[in-house]
Amino acid sequence: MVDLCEKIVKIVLMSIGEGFEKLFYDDEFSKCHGYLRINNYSAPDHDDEGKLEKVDEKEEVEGLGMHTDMSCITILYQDEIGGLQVRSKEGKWIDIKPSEGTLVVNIGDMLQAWSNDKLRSSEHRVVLKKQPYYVNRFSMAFFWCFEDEKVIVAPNEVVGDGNKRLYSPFACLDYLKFRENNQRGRFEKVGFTVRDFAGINNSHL
Ligand SMILES: O=C(O)CCC(=O)C(=O)O
Ligand SMILES: [Fe+2]
Repeated sequence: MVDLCEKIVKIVLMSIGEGFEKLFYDDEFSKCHGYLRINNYSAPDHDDEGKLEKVDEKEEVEGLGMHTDMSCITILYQDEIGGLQVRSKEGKWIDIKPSEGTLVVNIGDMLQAWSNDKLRSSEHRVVLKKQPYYVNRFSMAFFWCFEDEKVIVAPNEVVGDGNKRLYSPFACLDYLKFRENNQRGRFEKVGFTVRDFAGINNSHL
């Protein structure tokens, strides 16, 4: 996983500037660390015997509310039940269908801030469709993050001549605390992204 994250971060850096992976990887990303979270979603609205109370398979229940990940990147595995959705720039929800042998990669908030919004932290959620039988949904997310004490400052080369630096330098831990304090339940509330933390409005995204 660590090797995979390193490779993906380097490719992402290449995508925002020629030679950026050579210029920035060692200095900025070599102290990144990862952690794995296993998510277990119970099936919506089944009775004690596991039967669906009212069968309406079209009905959807939010399993995990819209949020952004606090990582640089996240590598995600979802099982065959599906339900992951990503929000487009226009605000449309797009199904990310499970496909055997594939993983999903999300850009997270830390890389959004570091790249001065050249990279966009994906807004995503999980919706569970009611099934006629009881079945749990599993997913595994590996979050690849800057070290807590790192102060994120978008480098001049990344910001580019004539562009404004959008984020004042901030320590990762301060952002993590900001999100923790605002979490009700888990990620149920959207709006608590790195742009809110920095006091930037979202109109241009
Ligand atoms: O369960 C999923 O597919 C998504 C999980 C997720 O977004 C997260 O753990 O941050
Ligand atoms: Fe997530």
